[in-house]
Amino acid sequence: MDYISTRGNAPALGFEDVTLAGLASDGGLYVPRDWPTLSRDEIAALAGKSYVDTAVAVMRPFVAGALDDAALHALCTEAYGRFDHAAVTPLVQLDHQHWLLELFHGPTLAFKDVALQLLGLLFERFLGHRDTTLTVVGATSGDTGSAAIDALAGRANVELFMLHPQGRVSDVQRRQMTTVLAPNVHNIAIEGDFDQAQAIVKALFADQEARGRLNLGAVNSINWARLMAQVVYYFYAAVRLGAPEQPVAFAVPTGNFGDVFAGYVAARMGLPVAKLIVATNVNDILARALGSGDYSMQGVTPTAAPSMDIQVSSNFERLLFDLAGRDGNALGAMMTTFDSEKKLDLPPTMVAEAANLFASARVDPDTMAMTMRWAYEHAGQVIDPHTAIGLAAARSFAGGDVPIVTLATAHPAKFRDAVERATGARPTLPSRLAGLFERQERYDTLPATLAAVKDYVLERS
Ligand SMILES: Cc1ncc(COP(=O)(O)O)c(C=O)c1O
Ligand SMILES: N[C@@H](CCOP(=O)(O)O)C(=O)O
Repeated sequence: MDYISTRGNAPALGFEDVTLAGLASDGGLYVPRDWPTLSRDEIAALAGKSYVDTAVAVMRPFVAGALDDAALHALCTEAYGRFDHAAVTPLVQLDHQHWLLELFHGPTLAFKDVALQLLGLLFERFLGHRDTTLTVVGATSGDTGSAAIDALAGRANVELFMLHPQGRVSDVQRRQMTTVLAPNVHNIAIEGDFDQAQAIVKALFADQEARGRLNLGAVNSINWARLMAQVVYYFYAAVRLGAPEQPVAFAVPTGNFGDVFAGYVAARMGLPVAKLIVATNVNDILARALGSGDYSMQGVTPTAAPSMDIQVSSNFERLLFDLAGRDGNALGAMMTTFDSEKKLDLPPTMVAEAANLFASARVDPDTMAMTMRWAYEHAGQVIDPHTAIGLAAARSFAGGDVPIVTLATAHPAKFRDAVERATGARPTLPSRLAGLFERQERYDTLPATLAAVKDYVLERS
């Protein structure tokens, strides 16, 4: 399997190189040259398989040429052995039509662990062949940061710089990052929002001096390996609900469009996905883009679901690439326009094609809170604000006979204040986070400029 850039002007890479490369040199994102498929029989054969065996079957085509089955199995066994549920990503039934797919049983209590636990091991394996240090620079709106830090803290040959928007993540999220004092972990609070932090990371990848002096790597979902690992749980859940005979819909709390893009990949691979419901909070650029083609930035509003306070969704570019007929030059021109004008009008043909698989919903704060209450009172489930946005969207699409799975992307204890305000129940911190509020914090604060971050990273690498 080799990987090509969405902007058509970077070298094609194999899986090992694409994992270490992060962003493509032309500013694009790497995608597989072709979408591999699993036949109906191969999907049916996943019934009853463990999470690890499912992961090997689903990821095998993507890692071909870099890892054999035994190596992939060993890595997945180690990565998912750190989850505290034997099913790794268990399904919980809410009513006759709705399920939650709990993705928060990993070390840092959010879905990011599913991919980042594996990515940490892939980095270790691939860097073991090379005499180099990988300088990983990432941006987080709250959850990628702690998951990446957990996966990479103390690892040889990796320095990790993680940018979070100052004051815009929950106290638990911030402390999960800043109380890790490993010497290779550098936390930076950016005086700006997540979009600015993510733009700085991308600008650093485009900076010739930085590229010349550093071997840059990525832990955000710009890294293909992140998305690949997230494809697995769509198969795992759908097969348990009757796929391939029974199509299944998924509602996905969405920010950077990575998680829902993994669902798109599952559909391209042959999983019968009835609908992918893109659920946003009031930062609703994706709901507008998919609903009417209005892909225009309107500034980021802080909400009680801070990890979704995003307007420039990296992975939307991967979908646009397919919708543009995989024409890298055409897509590159579209992204240049978006970067300069902060808006794009998507052609009606693209909107119509996307609508074959995607639906979208914008969920306001009252509906989010009401949905947290509904889950608590009617199904006995305490859910976090992000999951509530997904579930609210799922409930707005209910009807018909297709099971709808909402991705439960974070443990409610990460957002205790918002959950308590909505439900009256204050989630207790799981034992994994015991003592979090007594630990020493360490981080630096920087202005939201490429120059400040670049100097900081170069000085410490
Ligand atoms: C808890 C939670 N839910 C949902 C999302 C949105 O996921 P994505 O950025 O993959 O769209 C995030 C951030 O990525 C998150 O941390
Ligand atoms: N919501 C994310 C933002 C970064 O997304 P990623 O999937 O591209 O890493 C977060 O919690 O940091």
